[in-house]
Amino acid sequence: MAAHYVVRHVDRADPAVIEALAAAGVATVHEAAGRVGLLGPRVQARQDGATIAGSAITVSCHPGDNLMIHAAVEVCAAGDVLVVTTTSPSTDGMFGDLLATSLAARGVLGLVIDAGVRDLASLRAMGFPVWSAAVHAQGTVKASPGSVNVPVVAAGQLVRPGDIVVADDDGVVVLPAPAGEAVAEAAAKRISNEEAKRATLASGTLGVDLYGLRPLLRDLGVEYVDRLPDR
Ligand SMILES: O=C([O-])CC(=O)C(=O)O
Ligand SMILES: [Mg+2]
Repeated sequence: MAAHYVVRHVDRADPAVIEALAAAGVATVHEAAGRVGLLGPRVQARQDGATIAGSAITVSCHPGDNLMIHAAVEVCAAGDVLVVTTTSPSTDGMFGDLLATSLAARGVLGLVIDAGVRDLASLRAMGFPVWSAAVHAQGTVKASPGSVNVPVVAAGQLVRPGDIVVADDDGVVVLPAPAGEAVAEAAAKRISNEEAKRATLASGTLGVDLYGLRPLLRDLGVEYVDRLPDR
């Protein structure tokens, strides 16, 4: 029989680094990290305007079974983000406002789940943000073993316990905790660089000029004409 574990200890990143990454947001963190770390786009924000960053508590569940989410609550600490996967694809609504209430009581910032959630109106009303692959009222059982705080793959992305998870309206990105500081520095540079670009673009300067793209377009054989030539 396969071994199943609930691992209690997680090495978490420096809260100041996590806070800096939250302020940068998903797109900037993903770019600053070298265009890595994104969960696939099926895991979407289920509310508007929530940004969180925290340490991953990972959960591997049997599809249609939320037993291990219940087991995970106890090992969560304030500032964590629960990341739930199933061992084969499932869209069942294995998480709702009762589990969210339990997690919120421990200071968990939000849920990332490569499966379904339900009770969406209540989750929104209570301000517990979720990123999920589906919204589906389908009920689940508590019957099968799984693991907490083992490496998992969520929407194509490896997530290890203690990874830094950043989630906002654009989706979810994860980073190994030791990479956090360097990525936060690179993100800060990108943010000030983008501020300058934003001001230039707002003044009407074109991207093709700002980025020097005219020679590239020419070299690629892109011709400017007033009308489409007869062929
Ligand atoms: O209880 C469940 O199975 C999931 C749910 O709806 C909740 O957490 O509120
Ligand atoms: Mg419910």
